[in-house]
Amino acid sequence: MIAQSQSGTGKTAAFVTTVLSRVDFNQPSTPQALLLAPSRELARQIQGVITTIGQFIPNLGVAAAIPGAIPRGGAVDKAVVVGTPGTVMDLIRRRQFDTSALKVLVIDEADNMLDQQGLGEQCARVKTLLPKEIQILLFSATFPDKVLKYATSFAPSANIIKLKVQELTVKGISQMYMDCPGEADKYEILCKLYGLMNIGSSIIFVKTRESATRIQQSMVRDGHKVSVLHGAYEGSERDALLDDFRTGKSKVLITTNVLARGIDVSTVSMVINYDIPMKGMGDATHDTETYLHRIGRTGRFGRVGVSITFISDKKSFVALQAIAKDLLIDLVALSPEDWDETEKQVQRVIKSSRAQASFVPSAGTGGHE
Ligand SMILES: Nc1ncnc2c1ncn2[C@@H]1O[C@H](COP(=O)(O)OP(=O)(O)OP(=O)(O)O)[C@@H](O)[C@H]1O
Repeated sequence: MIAQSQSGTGKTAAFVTTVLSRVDFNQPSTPQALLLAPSRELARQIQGVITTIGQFIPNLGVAAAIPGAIPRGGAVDKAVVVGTPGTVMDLIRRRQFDTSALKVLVIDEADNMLDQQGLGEQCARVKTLLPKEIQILLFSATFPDKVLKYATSFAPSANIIKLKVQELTVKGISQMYMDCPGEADKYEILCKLYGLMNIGSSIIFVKTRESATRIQQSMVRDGHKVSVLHGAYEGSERDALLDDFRTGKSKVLITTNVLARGIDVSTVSMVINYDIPMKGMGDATHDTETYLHRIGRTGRFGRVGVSITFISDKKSFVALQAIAKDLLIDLVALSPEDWDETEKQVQRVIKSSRAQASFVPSAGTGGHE
């Protein structure tokens, strides 16, 4: 199956219930289902959902195949395995993970997992080491045409559930942009935004690890309480940072694309694209998919949220226009010159109730093609 549904609409529960229905729990130490995700954070999150949904299943064991979780020489001896492709690959190669009894392969964020260099190769290689008759489930909120074509050869004769372009955006997320005079003004505008407003939890996306750390350090120096998470941190540190954010111990998280996809923290009411997402050699083109996944960290399962994308020059302005065109949307303009109005616009959304979101997922609002 290849399945597409908007961010925050509950794809995890859909594939987890499928997985759990396929596993024979009389063989609790034989790996029977493998779920792949692009980041350790998402793999851990999915592991948590499996444990929650399967809490009444006796003998349910879920192994996390992420860096550092399974010691060298140790066997993967749980019925359900969820991990990142590189680590899964290593475990299979070192004969710690016997894949011969696997019945289901789930790839979450499948367009990213199959397309991206590195990840795509690893997923393809993992597949060659699995039983030929394995059932394949590919899930994502986005499936660009090019990847969908490849996905259909990765999962031949799959049932396909696909969204129309105009259904891609979640209506509960109010999409805005801030027209900053220049790159150098972005930091001050960011601080002003946080200084003025009382926002629940929020995520700030930047382009590089270095700028994430730099902005975090400056904000802390300027009296804001902000955490930073990116790929340069050790696994256990990353786990602790995200756990603190989930529990509300920290409320502002600066990060890179590593957390753009899948992460589900229902209290996030604002997402800031400090740097607009770009892709390709030298960041030549706008990245509509990443934009959609980033803003989808708010407005989860019928909640409301705000996304604010900073633009500061012609390139970022053109990129945002192109994203808006791809998604057939209009964005609300915010001005750094009129903070009263900006505050009003943002607070109006954040303070509005869940019921006011015009997209509330339910059995009847599939909106699929
Ligand atoms: N039937 C349900 N009733 C209430 N809440 C639900 C239901 N199904 C899922 N949820 C909640 O909805 C939230 C979003 O689910 P999930 O993380 O699976 O979204 P997703 O579709 O995978 O999004 P993304 O594309 O961003 O990964 C989760 O907090 C989950 O617990």
